[in-house]
Amino acid sequence: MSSLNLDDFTDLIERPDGGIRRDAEARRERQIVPPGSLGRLDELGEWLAAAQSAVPVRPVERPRVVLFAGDHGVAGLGVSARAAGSAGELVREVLEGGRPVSVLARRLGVPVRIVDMALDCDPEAFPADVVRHRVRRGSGRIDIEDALTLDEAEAAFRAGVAVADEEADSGTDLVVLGDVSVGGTTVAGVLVAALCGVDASVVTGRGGLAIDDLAWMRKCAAIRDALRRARPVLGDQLQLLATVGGADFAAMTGFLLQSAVRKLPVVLDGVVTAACALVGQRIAFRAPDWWLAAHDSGEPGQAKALDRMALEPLLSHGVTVGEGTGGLLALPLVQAAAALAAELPEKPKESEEAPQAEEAQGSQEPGAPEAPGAPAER
Ligand SMILES: O=C(O)c1ccc[n+]([C@@H]2O[C@H](COP(=O)([O-])O)[C@@H](O)[C@H]2O)c1
Ligand SMILES: Cc1cc2nc[nH]c2cc1C
Repeated sequence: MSSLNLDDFTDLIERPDGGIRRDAEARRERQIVPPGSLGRLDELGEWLAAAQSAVPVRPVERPRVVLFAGDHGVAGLGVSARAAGSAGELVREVLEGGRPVSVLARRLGVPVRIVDMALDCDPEAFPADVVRHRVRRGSGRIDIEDALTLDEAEAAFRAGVAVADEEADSGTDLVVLGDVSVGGTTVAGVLVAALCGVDASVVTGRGGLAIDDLAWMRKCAAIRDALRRARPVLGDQLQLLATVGGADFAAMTGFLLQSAVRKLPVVLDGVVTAACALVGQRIAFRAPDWWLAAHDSGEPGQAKALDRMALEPLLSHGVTVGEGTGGLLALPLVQAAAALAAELPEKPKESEEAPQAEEAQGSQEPGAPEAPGAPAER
């Protein structure tokens, strides 16, 4: 296996096509309702057109939810309202169709793919395609030990790259990225605080099932301790993911970067995907152009990370369950934006010329030639 050079991503990732974006804006100006009157759907349609390199923008027809799953040793500290090592149960429920993301995905007709990177359960419990990429059973307790060895971090990152390639190769045209990770909001808080240079208290939220004040204090202390371990390795993102991340985080970072290489737009869900995106931005500064922040999940670390990437969440509806749920709720808006950009009719030529004729009239002597409505040219 050749050694992984993260710097390569800087060159491999291009910006979405600026010329196409201007074409999309120009097309939008010709449509029957004024640009801006569709609010954020206007910029959303133009962003998607640029990402696809297509005007008119194509409909999003083959979206997919991709969830990376893992347990985190730090959950054993009582920083999560879920039992340490219980992410596998959530994965089983997602697969059985009983989680919120399963319900919405069914309703929207979107397939859900789950990738087990480090669940702390018997791998036999799941289909082979779910566990294929697992690098270990649970990631380490990051307040006192590394989450992963450097080799494991590299294997996990490569798995994420491979999954992005599989999705791009199979014709997926948009990914909603999410996580199933008990203890994940603590890990995400560490990465965001480390990369933004803020204290633990700034990024410590209440997690998946809201924790009480005592648990919040334990979470804050765990983030503070892990931050001490993160600081010496801040300049090396793979080492950072090995030290205070986890296998699911390393995989999502690889997934996000390779999706940008492949020009596959990705909708981010909550604080975990935002933290991975932030690590990805450190590796390749153009990459966030390919990502859309679906919603504000309320975790303070998410807001901090999105702000750093200049990504503005589309929705704010208080969805904190994770698992891609908030991200999936943004999909109908993306599809609406694409449909409006492609299908709203253009203004008829006449009404396009009328304002010009009026302007010309105002600045000219009365009796100037060309009555309104007269053909300006032939
Ligand atoms: O999306 C978020 O920002 C978010 C906020 C709180 C919780 N979650 C989900 O809840 C799980 C982790 O919660 P916790 O409290 O164990 O760190 C994980 O599956 C996340 O996707 C997600
Ligand atoms: C308008 C817009 C700008 C962006 N920049 C990076 N991701 C983005 C997503 C959208 C939708």
